Amino acid sequence: MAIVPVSKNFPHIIIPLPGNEAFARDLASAGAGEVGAIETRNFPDGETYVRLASDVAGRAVLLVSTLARPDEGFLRLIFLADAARSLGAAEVTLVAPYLAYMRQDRRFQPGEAVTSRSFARLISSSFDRLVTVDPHLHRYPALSALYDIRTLTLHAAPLLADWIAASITKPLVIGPDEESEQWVSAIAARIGAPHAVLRKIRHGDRDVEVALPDLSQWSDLQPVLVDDIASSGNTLIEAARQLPSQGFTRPDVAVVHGIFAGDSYARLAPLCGRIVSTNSVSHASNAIGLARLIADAVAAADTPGPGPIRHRRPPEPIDDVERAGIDSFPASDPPPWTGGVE
Ligand SMILES: O=P(O)(O)OC[C@H]1O[C@H](OP(=O)(O)OP(=O)(O)O)[C@H](O)[C@@H]1O
Repeated sequence: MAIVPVSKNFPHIIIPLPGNEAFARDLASAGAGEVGAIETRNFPDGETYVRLASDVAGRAVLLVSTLARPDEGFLRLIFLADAARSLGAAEVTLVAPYLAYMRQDRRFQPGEAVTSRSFARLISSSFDRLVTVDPHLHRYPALSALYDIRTLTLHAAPLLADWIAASITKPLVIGPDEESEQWVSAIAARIGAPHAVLRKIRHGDRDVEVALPDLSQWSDLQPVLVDDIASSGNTLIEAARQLPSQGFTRPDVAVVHGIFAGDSYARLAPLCGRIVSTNSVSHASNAIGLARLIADAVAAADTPGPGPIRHRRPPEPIDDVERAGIDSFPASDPPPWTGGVE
């Protein structure tokens, strides 16, 4: 089967992993580049076959793959990144609107794997750059503490704030735990609303306890729970269960990453008004698009400098790919994306 030639006039070629086609089209519509294609299937023994069906030689590639349920497609992702590099891509960027493995960021029990570090090491070995939105940075100050490639960390709080301002007349912005203070305070300031933060104690993967401070002064306002991730949903469920005890109506919910594992959405919905999420993870609650945010940030960060595109490390010489004109990216040379928009 022929490789499809692509125009050299677009800045990037955007290649979606399976399930990310709509997001890739949105990125293209937002001006990030043009969409390319892959072919992938499983061999009878379960191993993964991948083929880049677009010509990536000399191109800056954006591989688009949200990383909810990351274990299912991880090898495919790595194989594609390595294939793009070996086929002469000038640069390979992972666009992961949701970044996985950010929560096991330390050894909570003796013997546990610190998967945040391991995952970062694996991604860093195959990609030149990483673009993501609101990674769950709890005990790390920035992605650069984990990833040794260039990273661009974007924030959805302004988009959530704009949705709240457009949809709720008198909102009270509520975060379910101290960690959410950063988002709820930014959102509340942007829309001129009050905010409050609850107290959460996590007992296990699915076992959380949420306590309310005295919020009765705001009981005439419409509560809107804001969080970065809804996974088991139990944080939001516990928060939503508590609010009526202080005279509140059912809360609305706005989350960045709506994973909503298992039956969590069905358990949460009866306790809430509207539930919205960004499209970092494809879900029925998606109401806030991230493609424009990502496309604009990539364009801004890609301000071209003189000379050829520089790699963090030289691509490996595989096959018959010509590599003339591509130089290496010395570790001492500050890369243009360092720190990004952390
Ligand atoms: O839907 P759930 O399964 O309740 O998970 C979502 C919650 O978990 C995360 O915080 P977490 O309690 O894990 O805090 P930490 O990892 O930053 O300690 C996240 O910020 C949400 O509040």
